[in-house]
Amino acid sequence: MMKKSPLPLQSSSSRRNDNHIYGKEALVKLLRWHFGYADFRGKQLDAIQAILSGRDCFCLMPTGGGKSMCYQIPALVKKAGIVLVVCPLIDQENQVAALKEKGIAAEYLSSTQTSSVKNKIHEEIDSGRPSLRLLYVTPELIATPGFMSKLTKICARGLLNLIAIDEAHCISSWGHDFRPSYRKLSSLRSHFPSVPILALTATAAPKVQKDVIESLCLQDPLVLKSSFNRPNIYYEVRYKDLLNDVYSDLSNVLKSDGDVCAIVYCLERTACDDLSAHLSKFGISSAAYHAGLNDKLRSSVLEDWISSKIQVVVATGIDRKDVRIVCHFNIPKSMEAFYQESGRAGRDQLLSKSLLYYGIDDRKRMEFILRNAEGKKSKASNAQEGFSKKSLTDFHQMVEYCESSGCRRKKILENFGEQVSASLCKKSCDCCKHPNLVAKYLEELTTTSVLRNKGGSSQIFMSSSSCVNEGNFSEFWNRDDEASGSEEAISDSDDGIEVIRRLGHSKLPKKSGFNEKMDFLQRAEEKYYESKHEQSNKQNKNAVSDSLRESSRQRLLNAFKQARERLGDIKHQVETSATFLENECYKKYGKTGKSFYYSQVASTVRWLSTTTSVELTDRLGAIASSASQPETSSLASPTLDQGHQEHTTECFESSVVPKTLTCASPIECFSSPSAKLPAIPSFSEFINSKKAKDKQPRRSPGGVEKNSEKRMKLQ
Ligand SMILES: Nc1ncnc2c1ncn2[C@@H]1O[C@H](COP(=O)(O)OP(=O)(O)OP(=O)(O)O)[C@@H](O)[C@H]1O
Ligand SMILES: [Mg+2]
Repeated sequence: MMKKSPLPLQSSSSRRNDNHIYGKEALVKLLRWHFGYADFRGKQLDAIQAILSGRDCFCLMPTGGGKSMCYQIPALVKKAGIVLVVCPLIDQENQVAALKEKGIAAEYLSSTQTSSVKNKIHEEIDSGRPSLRLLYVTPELIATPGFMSKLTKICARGLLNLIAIDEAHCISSWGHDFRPSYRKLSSLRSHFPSVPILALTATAAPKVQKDVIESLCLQDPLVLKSSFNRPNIYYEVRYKDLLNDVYSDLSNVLKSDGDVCAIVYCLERTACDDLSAHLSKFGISSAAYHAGLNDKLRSSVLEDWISSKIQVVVATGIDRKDVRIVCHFNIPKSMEAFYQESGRAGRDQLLSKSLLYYGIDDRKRMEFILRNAEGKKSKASNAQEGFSKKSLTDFHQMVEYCESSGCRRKKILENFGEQVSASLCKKSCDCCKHPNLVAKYLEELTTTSVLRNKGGSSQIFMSSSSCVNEGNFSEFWNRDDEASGSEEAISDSDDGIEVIRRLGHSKLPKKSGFNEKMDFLQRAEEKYYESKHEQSNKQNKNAVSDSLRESSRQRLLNAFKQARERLGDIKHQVETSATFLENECYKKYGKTGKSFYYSQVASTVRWLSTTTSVELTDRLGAIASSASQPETSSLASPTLDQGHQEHTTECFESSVVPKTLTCASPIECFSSPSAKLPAIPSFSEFINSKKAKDKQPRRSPGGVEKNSEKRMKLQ
């Protein structure tokens, strides 16, 4: 590749605290010359100017936001000197190849290179005036005494312009990808006080940001943060347990979008190999790419993929800017990891898709791995315990992403501390685009899971999770969804008035006799209830069915059992408590529709997995008095906690309206003592019974007939 002639900016010094401000115009000129881009994106210019003025900088930009430009441009500004880039090996290979393509002198030093290549690079660095602009190294190399002394020499010659630490979250044990080798970078600030340090990450968790800045000892850094929204990515989750053949489903996705470039992430290397073989069977050109391959094979896979010889890579870490689909074949271990990996899609800003295949077994496997790690680490050191617990909490945020029916984009952004409205999504996630479908899948998934658990497995569908307390208990709630949910809530229209109103539109001959009028009224009433029935069928699509309530109660029951095993000393009875908790969920969101109800159940299950005995006793306090009662297996368990009483009152009230408007859960109506009251007949029932009685000889004047008339008036 031909070397592009340099276009350095005129600068007097490369020292820190140099107050020279590089103007936007000149920097844009450089950008256009070397990269062909019209202008800087987001906070790129701010970062570049801060660094060039000698200031430390912490730059938080979403995946694909253009972080590398923040150190690549400074490398091209100065006439001489090197920008040292510390980043994981996989990124080095990609970036160096891309820079060389553009004629920019960049190299990486790693154990994967032959010694002759390495020697050449060392010679270049040692030379009086290296033409090298960017040198990529791993954190492990920085830690070696030999390389440190080499860097010290370069710096002494005034040739170390900048130290950029990409993927800087790796330094934080709070991050999703902690690498102990990054810890060794802490000494860089004191070793090279005159060189600005730029830390870059796409990990937005505030704890991680703080940790990165402190661990790298950045001095008065300029902190730049951008929004994490990736508007060009459509987010979708598919449920493995509801698919007949997940491999063919994925193949169809990959085929239906044409021969687009895709990455499929798997949890393990063997899974990469296995999936790649499956995809090949379906006629999709794919290859596995992971650290388990030998260097030669890895390089050739990367080359084939970059040159579009193969469509799909099944990977544990890889990059290209026109990736259209990023698929997670297994649930990732945290939202941060998911965000970063899914963010590999659409780095060219064009429409792309993130598709996650969520499976109950995958979730259990990951939980097992994390719990095991937790066990081992807490044995080894108490200090690690918090860290390990955090991994489980992080993972459960990911579970929530998959199992909740609220906007996925909102969930991602909220996870990173950004409060946004779901309208931001503009229907670019499956939950916003097909809310009813997702709710249906989730319901099916719950049922599937309960059936599986009944089939012998001791585990439950959703256990686990983050600290959910009463205050933020409905973490799935969002006002936009609330509004849409309420549309489907049961209306309280006055049926009597509605029948009469409709009658007004019908024609009844003026000179009709009593019997004709009665027949007419009866037909009108039947017609009215027919249409009411159709209407309520429509509404019921989102209604919480009894079977959903029962399967939810089963889930809560399983979760409660696990909590009891975990905590040991719980006195509350399992059945009673599960019924109580289910009733609580139903009371809160039963009428809003199944999506919210479902989310609330999920949230309660997670709460059970982390709650303490005290919290549990507090919450179940309302049924403490009934703890001594024998357990009943029915959903209609007569544990009349306050919530339940409220319900039965509602049911009683609704029992005076016609049958089609009975309460959503008839079981509850019948569990109410007040349900023993005799049912009041509808108008038709009254007329029919009247007709039947007319045929019968009268027993007493005014007896039954009079009573019926009275009831009719009550209606
Ligand atoms: N100012 C710009 N205008 C247009 N495209 C740009 C600009 N800056 C960077 N890009 C392009 O955006 C893409 C993503 O850039 P880059 O790889 O630096 O992102 P990143 O923030 O490092 O993402 P990641 O977190 O995935 O590493 C690249 O193809 C890059 O060339
Ligand atoms: Mg990057």
